[in-house]
Amino acid sequence: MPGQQSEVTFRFLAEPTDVNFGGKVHGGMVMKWIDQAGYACAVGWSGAYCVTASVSGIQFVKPILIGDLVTVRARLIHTGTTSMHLAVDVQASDLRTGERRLATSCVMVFVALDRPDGRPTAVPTWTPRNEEDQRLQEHARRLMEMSKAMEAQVVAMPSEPASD
Ligand SMILES: CC(=O)SCCNC(=O)CCNC(=O)[C@H](O)C(C)(C)COP(=O)(O)OP(=O)(O)OC[C@H]1O[C@@H](n2cnc3c(N)ncnc32)[C@H](O)[C@@H]1OP(=O)(O)O
Repeated sequence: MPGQQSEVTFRFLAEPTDVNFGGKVHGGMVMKWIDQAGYACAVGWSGAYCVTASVSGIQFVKPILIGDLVTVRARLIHTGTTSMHLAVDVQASDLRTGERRLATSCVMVFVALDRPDGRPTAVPTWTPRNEEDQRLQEHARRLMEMSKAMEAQVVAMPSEPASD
């Protein structure tokens, strides 16, 4: 039901097909998992089809190895009118030792649409439930300001068409 579930967690094993030539899970695969968990969280909250609008501050802190138990958690930290800001983190656990480490984290913005090729549509408002939520919401607001400044810089960056 929209406006009820503000958090989604995926858990699975890192498989041999996920790794790069050095034997570690490649960044593109981790980004795919992040996008999927974020999408599930945003759709669950809004009850609408959602698109990824931005991914900020992605950090690959520690590698993920084949056989690690991967936990991807996406949680809502701010809602605008049609946008949902999510903190996403990826933890990897060595099942043999129980050692658990933060592998990747980022903040994503999803926008709800009234239909897959439609226009942005309003989402239920999320309200912080405790002090940690309030801190995360502040963080999301600050990131939003920084992203706007960065977006202007990226748009202003000179670029030449790629050569064939
Ligand atoms: C499921 C998938 O992975 S989809 C694949 C990847 N994603 C896409 O293809 C999305 C491509 N982008 C788009 O379609 C459009 O830019 C949209 C739908 C994200 C926004 O459309 P716009 O016409 O700019 O809408 P509008 O200006 O009304 O803004 C709507 C909301 O998006 C937010 N928004 C727009 N661009 C961005 C951005 N780059 N970063 C963060 N938020 C953004 C706005 O702040 C606004 O939020 P609010 O309603 O809470 O205030």
